[in-house]
Amino acid sequence: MTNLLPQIKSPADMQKLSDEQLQTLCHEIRDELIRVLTNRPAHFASNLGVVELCLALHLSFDFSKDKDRLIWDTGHQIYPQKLITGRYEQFHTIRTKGGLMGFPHPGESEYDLFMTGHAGCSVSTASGLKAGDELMGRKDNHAVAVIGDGAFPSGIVFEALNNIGGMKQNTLVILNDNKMSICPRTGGLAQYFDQCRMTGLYQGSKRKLNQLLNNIPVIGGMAHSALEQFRDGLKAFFKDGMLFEELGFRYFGPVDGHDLPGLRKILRDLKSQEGPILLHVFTNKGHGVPQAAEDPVTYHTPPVFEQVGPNRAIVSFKKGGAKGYTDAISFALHQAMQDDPTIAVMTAAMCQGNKLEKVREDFPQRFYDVGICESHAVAFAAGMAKAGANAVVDIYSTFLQRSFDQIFQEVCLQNLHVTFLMDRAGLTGPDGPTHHGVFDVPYMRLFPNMVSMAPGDETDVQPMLKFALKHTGPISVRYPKANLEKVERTEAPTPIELGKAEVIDWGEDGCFVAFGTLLSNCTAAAKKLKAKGIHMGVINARFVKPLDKETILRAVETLPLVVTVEEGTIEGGFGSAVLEAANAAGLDARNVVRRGIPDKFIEHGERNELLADIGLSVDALVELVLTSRSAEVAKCG
Ligand SMILES: Cc1ncc(C[n+]2csc(CCOP(=O)(O)OP(=O)(O)O)c2C)c(N)n1
Ligand SMILES: CC(=O)[C@@H](O)[C@H](O)COP(=O)(O)O
Ligand SMILES: [Mg+2]
Repeated sequence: MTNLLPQIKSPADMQKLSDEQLQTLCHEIRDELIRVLTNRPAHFASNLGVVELCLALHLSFDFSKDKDRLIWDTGHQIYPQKLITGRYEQFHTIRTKGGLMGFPHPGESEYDLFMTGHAGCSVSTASGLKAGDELMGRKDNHAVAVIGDGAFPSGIVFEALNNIGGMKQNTLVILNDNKMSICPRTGGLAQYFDQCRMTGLYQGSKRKLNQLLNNIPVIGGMAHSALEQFRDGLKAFFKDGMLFEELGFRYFGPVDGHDLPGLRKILRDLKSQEGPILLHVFTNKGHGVPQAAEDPVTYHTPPVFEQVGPNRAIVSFKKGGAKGYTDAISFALHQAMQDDPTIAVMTAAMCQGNKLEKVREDFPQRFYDVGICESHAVAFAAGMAKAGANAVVDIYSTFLQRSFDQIFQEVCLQNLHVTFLMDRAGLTGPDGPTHHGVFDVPYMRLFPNMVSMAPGDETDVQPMLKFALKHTGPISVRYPKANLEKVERTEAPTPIELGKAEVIDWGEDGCFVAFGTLLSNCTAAAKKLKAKGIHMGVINARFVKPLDKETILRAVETLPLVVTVEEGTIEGGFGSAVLEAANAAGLDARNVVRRGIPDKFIEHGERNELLADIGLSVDALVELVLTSRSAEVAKCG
């Protein structure tokens, strides 16, 4: 039964609550998070872990419009903030079309400053906000970035720390250390953070040391430098926080991130400190729900809960859906790795999402989880390729945007054989605009040497991966977060051949040319049109680069209507490639109609709902053909 939470319309309403009531509020927030998961998949364990931290921050600072600034890195742990900043009533709509977003959204609240979902930029934007506020005369504003230990290794975080340390800027960076990324965190920093975990005794002596250091009076230059040497020596001895101290930050902690009164006290103290500060906070991912705390990987975004028992025990999940393209690719990759010992696979902290657990288990020497460091992953893969390995980079389309320059310089310019598996290429559904993978076709087809493919259906997946692994230069395969489908063919599928499309059916009244798995919508639309006496053919393009000019331009030249269909931006996408080729060949391409993602950011919602909205459902494709034909008839008549 919720009591306090509905009364919290803004963080100011929490100020009057006692410690005990705040504790109750934390319970109510956790119950509300469970309620969401009984309806739909959502980010869960990360949100459970930051409840006390979120309350402590909003109780200690004023993050209302143009006051103090708070950025949650990535933004997947924003739910508690939504609940205490006037969005409780709408909370049940989260991650549904037209409802609240599962990430920060400035359109929803003044407390959400940036719409984010990609990791690593919080420290930079918090620092920029601080600099901007100072420039605009709001010198007393505080700037706070909360960043997880998974996001922390991102290169850009160190660019920001370097800059802030150099500027000696008043910025508070809170490292939310729960020992987890989505999967267990990896790398040297993870080991370093572990070193910072100490016994209570050690913490006690460290606290005394900090007090001592801060209380030593500084008299003149000599005394100051002696103090600094003393401080440096002791810090080196105690080790924790040294990395940050060297970068110009004062390191505080580690502190217990579930001790709300303790957090409030330290935040109040830190508020009056000058200069860059790093506060190291320990939290448990999944705190308050036993299974989530024990298995934070599954509970990062768990399936919908079917039954929840007493004490928040998750008794069962609702049955999962069918197999998806990710399953098919990872299965094919695992098979290929059995035959070819030179194949090595890179993931940027998405082992679970990429379904690479079996690869990690069976080929640990050839599996690299480099952390949330997509640019590094690509440059690293380039190095491996140069050394002769068969390097595979398996990254979500949207996150691969981080590697644009490495794809250009380290891979394409060197013409190295790196295979890019671009997962989640297309509309990713409830995650929304930060996660839709809709820009990769233009950026991949930009670079000389790159070969760019998309399977039309399940049948294409394994042969396409085989083809990619045997290729000798940069090559990419894009596929969506969608269930596997097989389109009906009257003849056996043609083998994958560089720059060759597959003609599934050659129409008389026009044809659909699909790049990617919307092929199934095209075949379904063609079937419906056939029932109306209209013969639309279907071509499975397979390649955008090199484009099968022979086949596709023949369609442009000879058919009254050619509809290009893709789950990527219309601007610069597959359809644009067709128009460019037609133009270069001197063809009249006014019969080409392009369907894809229009030039706007697409909101969150179920993939099929979103596809229908933008004219990519089966019915919308049928409608498009019918209207194009009647417009043509009207013109001729
Ligand atoms: C650039 C980028 N790469 C990958 C991801 C996918 N991702 C989202 S949350 C997450 C783990 C983040 O771990 P951490 O920052 O420690 O937060 P926690 O979930 O542990 O609270 C990952 C890998 C992302 N959002 N952005
Ligand atoms: C916050 C984040 O970036 C990930 O948790 C992402 O939402 C995962 O997406 P999938 O659920 O498609 O793996
Ligand atoms: Mg973490």
